[in-house]
Amino acid sequence: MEREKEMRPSRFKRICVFCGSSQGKKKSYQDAAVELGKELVSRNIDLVYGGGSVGLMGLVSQAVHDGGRHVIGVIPKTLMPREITGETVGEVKAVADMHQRKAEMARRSDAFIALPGGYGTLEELLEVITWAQLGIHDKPVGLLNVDGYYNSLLCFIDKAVEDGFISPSARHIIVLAPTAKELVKKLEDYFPCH
Ligand SMILES: CC(C)=CCNc1ncnc2c1ncn2[C@@H]1O[C@H](COP(=O)(O)O)[C@@H](O)[C@H]1O
Repeated sequence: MEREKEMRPSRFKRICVFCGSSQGKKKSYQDAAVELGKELVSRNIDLVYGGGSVGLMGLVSQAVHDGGRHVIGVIPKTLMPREITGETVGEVKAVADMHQRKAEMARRSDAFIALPGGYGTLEELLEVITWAQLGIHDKPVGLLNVDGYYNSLLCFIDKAVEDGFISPSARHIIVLAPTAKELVKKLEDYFPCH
């Protein structure tokens, strides 16, 4: 019983994490990546990510791998040289290009989480939100708003709702929380209603 409680079984087998290939300047971003990795481990969830050991991507994958869960990194052949993305822990799935990578990451996961990141992270996040909006998938999409990093993006999205470019129901596709623990809990409870 005690052991079961400790394991906190999840409805998700694998979660895809999008995050910076840089570490970011605040320690809170790096801590959040490690925290998220540990939270996945505590719920027996495996990781799907973009591969490599650079930036927050390296921190989250190392934490999941260290916790004994399966990690799969999906890397386009052009990014495979170690000097570009570093060493991938766990399994490596080589794909032809960035488009195939995103399709493969999405296909293999039951939910998505974005940590702080740059263009790549934003692009991956917005794509899975768009796909949810179009009904291409019904997997939950979580945004880990560490230290308010995404506040200005969220303001912009509210503006788009206000001005009639995003429907209020589609606004709710994004599941939002400031910590990994709260976010994964919310994703567990989430059912698509848009
Ligand atoms: C030459 C160079 C900048 C290499 C960076 N190396 C990378 N290695 C692995 N995945 C990446 C890389 N750059 C972007 N990505 C993809 O885009 C996201 C990170 O991009 P960004 O740092 O937020 O914008 C990741 O989730 C990943 O799937």
